[in-house]
Amino acid sequence: MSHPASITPSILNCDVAHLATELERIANADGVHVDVMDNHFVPNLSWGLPVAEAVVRSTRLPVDAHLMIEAADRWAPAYAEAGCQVVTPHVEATQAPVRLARELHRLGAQAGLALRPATPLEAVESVLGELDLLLVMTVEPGFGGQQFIEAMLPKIKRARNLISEQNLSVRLQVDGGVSRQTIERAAEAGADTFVAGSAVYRADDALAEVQALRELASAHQH
Ligand SMILES: O=C(CO)[C@H](O)[C@H](O)COP(=O)(O)O
Ligand SMILES: [Co+2]
Repeated sequence: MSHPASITPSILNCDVAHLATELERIANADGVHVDVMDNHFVPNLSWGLPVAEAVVRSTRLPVDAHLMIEAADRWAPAYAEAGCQVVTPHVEATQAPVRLARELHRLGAQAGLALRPATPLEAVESVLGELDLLLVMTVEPGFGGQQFIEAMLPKIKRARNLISEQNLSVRLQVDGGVSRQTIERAAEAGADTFVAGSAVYRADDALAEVQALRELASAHQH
């Protein structure tokens, strides 16, 4: 069974000079998605722990930290300590995903795990039971504003089947190119948690966009 559709806007391309105001624009969202990039795991540098801490302090919404960084085992626990509700390192960047998930739980956070588009689901199959959230990337990680990779839809379906077969309640998140044009197909395929950056922040009325995305997703969930 899917969870009710959650919309977690990415602040990657918001106006960081006005962080508090930008967070108010999405006050009706289900969470805030903070993209951490280190210019090694991905060819881009965004921000790290101090900004994640500032976001946690500046919103009542739960914060999910998407860690596009190497040495995830070394750095991810600090994001749990900073008050992020969900911490999502990449499976390609952790040497010990189970130990890391357990460490995140011990620190009071939920444990996520993300897959690049080219990484097969087999990479997480045996550790799904340790997770609260699985993130199937629908763009190559590194930049906002990219086009949704349609070829990820069968992977989302298979991920949903794996979660059901193992009788788990892991959230299935999609991230990258999610908009009114793509969210229905992602929901249909089995995603229940939707990151949308440019679709939300480029809208004149971000609150209305969040609500529209949630309604479209809910209408297409199984
Ligand atoms: O992880 C990410 C990029 O690596 C971002 O979360 C994602 O790109 C969101 O932006 P958009 O909705 O504009 O694609
Ligand atoms: Co992201």
